[in-house]
Amino acid sequence: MQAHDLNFASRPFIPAANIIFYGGRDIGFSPHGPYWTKMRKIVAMELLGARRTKLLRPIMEQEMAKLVGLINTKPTINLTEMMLSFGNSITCRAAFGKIQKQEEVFLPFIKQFMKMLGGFSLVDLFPSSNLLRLLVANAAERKLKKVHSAADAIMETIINDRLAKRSSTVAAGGNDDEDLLGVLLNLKDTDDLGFTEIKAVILDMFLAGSDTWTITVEWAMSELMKHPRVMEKAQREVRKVFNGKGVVDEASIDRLQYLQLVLKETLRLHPPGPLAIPRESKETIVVNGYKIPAKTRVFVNLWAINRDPHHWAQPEVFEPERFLNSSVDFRGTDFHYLPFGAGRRMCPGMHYGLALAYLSLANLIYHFDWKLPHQMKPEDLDMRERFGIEVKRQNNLIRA
Ligand code: HEM
Repeated sequence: MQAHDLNFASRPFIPAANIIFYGGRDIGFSPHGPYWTKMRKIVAMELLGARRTKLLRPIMEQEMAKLVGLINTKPTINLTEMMLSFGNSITCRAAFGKIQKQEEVFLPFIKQFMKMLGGFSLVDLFPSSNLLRLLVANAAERKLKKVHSAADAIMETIINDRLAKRSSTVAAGGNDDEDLLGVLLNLKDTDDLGFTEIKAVILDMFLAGSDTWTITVEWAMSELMKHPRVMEKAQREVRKVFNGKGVVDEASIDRLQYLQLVLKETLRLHPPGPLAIPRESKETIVVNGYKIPAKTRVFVNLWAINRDPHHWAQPEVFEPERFLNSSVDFRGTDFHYLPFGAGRRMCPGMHYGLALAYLSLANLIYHFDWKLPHQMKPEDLDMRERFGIEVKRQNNLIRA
């Protein structure tokens, strides 16, 4: 990823992704080239940059207050489900500004796409088998196309509604730039973006931008409950920093230094995308004595890299202090710690995802005390993982 990044900067053809993202018109699955360069620049500058993350702060805080209120009123909560819907609400508001009926109907499609994208396809393993394609792929493809066409119709309605309202906003001297859809429509004329590209990018934001950080918060909560010493230390810090305020807001979040270590260690042990997004080699190349032909699909095992015993002492142990006074960071330059990947295709949503994860985690431990059920030992907490494009907990985290 350091020496050969350019040769591996492309993505392979993945049938499911090809259908979902309108034939590679998004950022995550489009091949390396001028189109990807243009779209990546738009996303990094206009949609996920520091300025936009700042503009999204009120949304994050309002949704967080709702979540805290919900946990307060319910005797039993399924934290996994709750975080998932919290993440989707934030993405929905960031993308469309509001959550109304059609936005609500749109969300279950995202769940289905994620499942279809993450499933191992026999056809991908045996690409030359026409029989397999006939038996397996065609049925799956038909199903996915049906789901995609329904999701597409909803996005069309959302866009058309916005276009109708936009003319009056603009006529009244306003700027329609408060959410991602508004920003993309503003770029439509100057950057030559079509509606297909806008829809593909919005899907990217939903598929890459919700589950990733909510899964991270869930794993962090699991590790904190498994390690009461760490929980106590993190909780003491957050309560000290925010005690005068009564709420956790973005303004002082940077002062939570121990919580930053907790998040770093969580991302080391539980990178939400353990195999990143597959890459493809452009030219034949020899790496460490292995010949990798052109157009080979390559997976980078971030999960294994983050636990490599050559670089990490007691790699399986959750120990946030290992990052104390250490310069090791997730910015893609320390090649033994890569939760966000590295190089040209590295995650452009890192700052946005981290801001949301910090805020959520700080709120959850500031407002509530979390303990294991009576008589349950920390070592008995189920930490098994569920296979998919993202690695979630196998069983939901429930507070009874
Ligand atoms: C904890 C949070 C997150 C983690 C750990 C994470 C991790 C990753 C990883 C490992 C990749 C693949 C990088 C590679 O191929 O080397 C990736 C790509 C990507 N991520 Fe994230 N991500 C997170 C949050 C987000 C958010 C919040 C967004 C958007 C709202 C986002 C958007 C993307 C996009 C668009 C790509 C594809 C980039 C490209 O192909 O050029 N991610 N992410």
